[in-house]
Amino acid sequence: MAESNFIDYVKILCRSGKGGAGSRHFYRAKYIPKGGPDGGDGGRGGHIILRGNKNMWTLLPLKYQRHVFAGNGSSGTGNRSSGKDGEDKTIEVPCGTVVFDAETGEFLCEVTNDGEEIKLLKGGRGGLGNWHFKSATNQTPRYAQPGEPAIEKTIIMELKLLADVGLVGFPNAGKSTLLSAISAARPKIADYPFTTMEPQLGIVSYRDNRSFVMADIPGIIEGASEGKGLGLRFLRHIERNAVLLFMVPADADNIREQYEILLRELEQFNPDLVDKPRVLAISKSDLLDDELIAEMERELPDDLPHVFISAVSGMGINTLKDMLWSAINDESNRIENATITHRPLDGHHRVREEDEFIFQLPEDETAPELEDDDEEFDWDETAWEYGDDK
Ligand SMILES: Nc1nc2c(ncn2[C@@H]2O[C@H](COP(=O)(O)OP(=O)(O)OP(=O)(O)O)[C@@H](O)[C@H]2O)c(=O)[nH]1
Ligand SMILES: [Mg+2]
Repeated sequence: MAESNFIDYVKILCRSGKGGAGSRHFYRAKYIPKGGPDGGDGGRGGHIILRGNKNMWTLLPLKYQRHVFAGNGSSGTGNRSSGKDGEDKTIEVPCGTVVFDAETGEFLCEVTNDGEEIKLLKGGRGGLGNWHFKSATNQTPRYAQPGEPAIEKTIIMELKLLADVGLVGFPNAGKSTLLSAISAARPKIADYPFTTMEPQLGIVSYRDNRSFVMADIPGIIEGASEGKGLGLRFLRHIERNAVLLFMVPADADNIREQYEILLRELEQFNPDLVDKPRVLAISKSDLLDDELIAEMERELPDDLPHVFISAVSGMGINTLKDMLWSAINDESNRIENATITHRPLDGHHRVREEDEFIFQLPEDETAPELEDDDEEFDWDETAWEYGDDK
């Protein structure tokens, strides 16, 4: 199978830097053999930061990134010199990236806007040098704090496409054919189900140099909410779409029934999806004559805007674009109002076996172990009152 350039799912091991140790140094100079404690503080460990980047469209650049480690803070030294902070590591991600804890499935954060920065893992604080611990009863503290440990977490990042229109239909309905007819996208088209294995985006140009983005997602079948077919894993891409374009082919036995099955599957995945504006396109209408169209028209629900189209003959395509454009721009359907629900591990966020395979480390590439200082230490928060907790 040709490798897809649409990467909507990556798994990365992240580790912040540990804090540098505080120094237990005593001032020494000629004629001052017993100077006071002057050990400086350790530097802070580097953070792992996520930053939204509107020029990124997929998680592809992160596909081969197995791990991201921030730098450790350096130890403090004499003369109250603080150690250097560890280097922060920033991971650039496309807007609409959702981050989960790979082990627990817990939702961690979502990067929505360009330039938005989220501190995913905080670097360990540097330990305080011994001069902080000088007191009336202890003039020569031989004690300094170690740095705070690093934090390690394996994360899963998923991308929610920010398309205006999401295509919903059974396999073979003609979704990809439509996208390739009205945009520059060239998804694979074939006369068998599940041709589309990965979501595809296309920019559809509209009148007066306007445009909107349409997402073609793999076909949905009855029982998808129970994991049949490709399941509903891809439906998360349409959670944000302003408008859902349902597609049922003209040669279906019962168009209305097929439409209702699709709707039910969507509702089971996320009830909010049913509140989105919908348009129904009856595809492959070049197979029908006018008489048949009039007959079928009578059987369709009145409350649902629908149009008979053919990606092959061009029939109904302009009407469809008009309908989509007005639904997208209907003030009451603004994307800001769209609710995004984060469901924890309940099926479609669970790592699939196939994905696990893709993201396994190659044999010769193993991540270095997280060092363990084995240092028993009571992390007394008050001790940092002097410290610089950035
Ligand atoms: N006659 C006719 N055939 C069409 C039309 N649109 C698509 N087809 C045919 O229907 C078949 C399926 O088309 P696709 O675009 O691959 O369907 P899909 O909905 O993307 O299918 P999956 O990716 O499997 O979900 C192909 O053989 C197309 O040539 C149309 O407007 N008229
Ligand atoms: Mg397809």
